[in-house]
Amino acid sequence: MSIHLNAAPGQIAETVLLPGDPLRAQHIAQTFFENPVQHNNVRGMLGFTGSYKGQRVSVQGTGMGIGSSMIYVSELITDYGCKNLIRVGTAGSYQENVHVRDIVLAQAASTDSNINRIRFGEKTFTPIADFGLLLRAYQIAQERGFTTHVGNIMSSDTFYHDDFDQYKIWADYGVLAVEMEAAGLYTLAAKHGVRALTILTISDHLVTHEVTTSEERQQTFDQMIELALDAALGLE
Ligand SMILES: O=P(O)(O)O[C@H]1O[C@H](CO)[C@@H](O)[C@H]1O
Ligand SMILES: O=c1cc[nH]c(=O)[nH]1
Repeated sequence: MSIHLNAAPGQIAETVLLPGDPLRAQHIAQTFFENPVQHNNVRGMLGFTGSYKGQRVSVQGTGMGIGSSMIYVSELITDYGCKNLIRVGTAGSYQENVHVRDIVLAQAASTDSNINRIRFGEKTFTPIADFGLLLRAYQIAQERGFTTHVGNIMSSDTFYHDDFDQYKIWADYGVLAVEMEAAGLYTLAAKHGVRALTILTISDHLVTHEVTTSEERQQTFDQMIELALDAALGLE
């Protein structure tokens, strides 16, 4: 047990998928896991452990934002020994050529959060993905014909900005899309020497204002989950 997870010691697998939404965690477990068992219900932040193609795997909701997600990621690593952490989430596109339903593999995560100012002061730490996991996910996505973009993303502390157009400074520097957790995940993974990757499905578009329907989000989201699960197969 940890402060925010009531799983028994050893009940969570070394590989954990991390959606923001706890109900998506339930959907993932019910759809993809064999013999799923709920390992957490504290605060309704559902988590499940089962197996996928013979390998033990868990899924844990993290809530929205760096603050909430870092609580779960910290406890998964330090209290449960988790070693392969794969965020699976939605994102808003910053670039015309990154379309809704496309997949983004977050090679690095820029942020407007203070998390690394607290750690590093005025120096700049760059939160990056595990290269091995990134490469596996990219190769599988290519084999499956998914439209996939690899690059820098933005982990924002704010969903509703006073100035909508503030995103353009990031877009001008090639940042692909915005979400709200990856920079915290990558920072903790670096600190503890574990693997982390963020895989995103574009759910809406800041340039064209296109949005996906809930049915489309479900279908493309499921493709991303299978990609994440297959990328983690065989990892120690
Ligand atoms: O779909 P999830 O994983 O929740 O991710 C995105 O969606 C939420 C905002 O709507 C934020 O958590 C953002 O990162
Ligand atoms: O954080 C997020 C997630 C999806 N879409 C956005 O615009 N922002």
